[in-house]
Amino acid sequence: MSRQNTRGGFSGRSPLRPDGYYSHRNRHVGGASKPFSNEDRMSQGRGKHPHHISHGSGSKHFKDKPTSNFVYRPKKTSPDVISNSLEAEGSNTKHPECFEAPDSLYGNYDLLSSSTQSDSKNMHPDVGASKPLAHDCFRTKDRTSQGRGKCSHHTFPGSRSNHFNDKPTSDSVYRLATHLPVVIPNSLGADGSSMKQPECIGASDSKTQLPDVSPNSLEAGVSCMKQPECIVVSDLVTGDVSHSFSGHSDSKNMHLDEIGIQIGETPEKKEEDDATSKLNFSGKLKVGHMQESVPPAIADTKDQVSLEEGPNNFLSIGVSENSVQQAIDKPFDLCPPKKGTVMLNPSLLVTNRQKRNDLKLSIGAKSNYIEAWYGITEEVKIVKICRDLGLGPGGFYQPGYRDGANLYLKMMCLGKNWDPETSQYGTSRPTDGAVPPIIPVEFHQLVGKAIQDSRALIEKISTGRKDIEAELPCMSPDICIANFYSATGKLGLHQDKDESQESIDKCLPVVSFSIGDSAEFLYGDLRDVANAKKVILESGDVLIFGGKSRRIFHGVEKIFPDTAPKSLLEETSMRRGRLNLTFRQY
Ligand SMILES: O=C(O)CCC(=O)C(=O)O
Ligand SMILES: [Fe+2]
Repeated sequence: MSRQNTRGGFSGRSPLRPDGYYSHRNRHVGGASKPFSNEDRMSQGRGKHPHHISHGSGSKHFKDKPTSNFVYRPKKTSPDVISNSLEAEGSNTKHPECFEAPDSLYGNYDLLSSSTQSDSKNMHPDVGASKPLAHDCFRTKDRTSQGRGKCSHHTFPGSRSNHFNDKPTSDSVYRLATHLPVVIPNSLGADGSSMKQPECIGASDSKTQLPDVSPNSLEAGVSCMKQPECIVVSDLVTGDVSHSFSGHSDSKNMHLDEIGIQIGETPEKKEEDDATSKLNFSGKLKVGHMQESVPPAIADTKDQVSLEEGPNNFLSIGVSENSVQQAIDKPFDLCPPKKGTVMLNPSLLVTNRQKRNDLKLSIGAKSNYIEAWYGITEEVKIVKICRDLGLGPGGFYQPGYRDGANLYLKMMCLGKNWDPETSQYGTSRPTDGAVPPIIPVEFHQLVGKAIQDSRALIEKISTGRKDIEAELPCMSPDICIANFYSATGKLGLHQDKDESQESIDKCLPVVSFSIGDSAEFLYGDLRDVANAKKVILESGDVLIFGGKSRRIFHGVEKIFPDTAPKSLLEETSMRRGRLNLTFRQY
């Protein structure tokens, strides 16, 4: 039997320790056999995540529950839509101290220049009320365990979480949507689809520490840059801000069968760069139930060789090859040249898009469609930038471990390198000495916009609440970790906590962009997959977890193949799969 590994990885070789814990070196794929020790810095870092519930989990030591109260999901058809809506609402004048950045940072990029309209009326009904938060930001004493990507679904003695004074909670999740409604909780519960979720749960906590947003925070980025067009989503719930945030998720038990479905699937091996030749694959995708699992044709077997059912019905995936060096030798092309792919004409693209929407509509009783926060134009640019950077020094590679375990994704770090071996950030990549490319200014802009929009939303729905800095601190990213998930990619539950102690203590947000195929994103107070809440992140979605939710456990349970916007694929030749960018401030 093998076990799901850490941060998106799964291992068929994860040793079960005598005490019932798994080595956290077995974090994604092909886990190591090194027994875990409290001194092991690899423990539960980014991507490490055996999906079994721990005994003596660190969380049990929490005095307070961790919160995901600040998982924001701003959405809009395009940045300008938000701008216009904000101007009308006047919300963008609420935080003049935010987003002030050198004009030069804006350069001549136009990612945020498009003009659109915002329809905040379509916000989730649950948005609008606040729920008292129980605790302040975490103050970690042990930065080594349970870091980014390392996400054993159990905790280890001595893990970082053991030292938490507070326990994050997933009671509140904001899901800012504009233009179109987001999925309404309960609308998907009947069929067990993963769309059902606590869309708009919010909370405030007067006890939350006010982050010290110093001018220096702007030096590395523009996350708090001045953007007069910032958004305010009005009429979130027909203008009623008294709605109670829903802290409940009926999706907790969703997809439990999916795990079993995937067990035993052993996709045939394929070449990395032939994915686009199958762009027209029409898998029997069911958003709610991935009955078809991953078609052999699109499986990336570099990441998946052996699947076995692990404890608590979680998967482990063994890897038969250590592709680290191989990947380095052969750059991972996010957008490989097409080989005989039939191009879709615009009208057909529209049709396909509509079909996808219809699929969701058929699932959700309320017929809601999740609108992307940024538009296809931005997505295309992001992909192209990532593709170019990914082919150069420090570009995409197959991260892995000394023992041969591979992460269940391709990765590229910008700004600083995150080393899966040590769960630490550095100036270069140990595997090849490459220095990470800098974070493009366009990305800084988008991050700043996302934070600004989210803050505007918080203020909008949090009448009387002044502590916006505690709710969602400004952040100037100096780290961007780009992950590319193939159809079989995963990322186990983990906490992002390899950033500096100061960053963690200030609860500076992690801003996550999703592009390409949709993904089932798990999050929760604990490393508990079975009880984790779920949200489908689609292309164009932005998810932010900061403030008291900074330490939520989160991960990617699955990728929904063939769900990427066709227009995106058309314009970029992006591989099948999902590109995720997470921005942090060290
Ligand atoms: O892909 C995602 O949505 C999450 C990525 C993540 O959690 C990470 O890179 O630490
Ligand atoms: Fe993460």
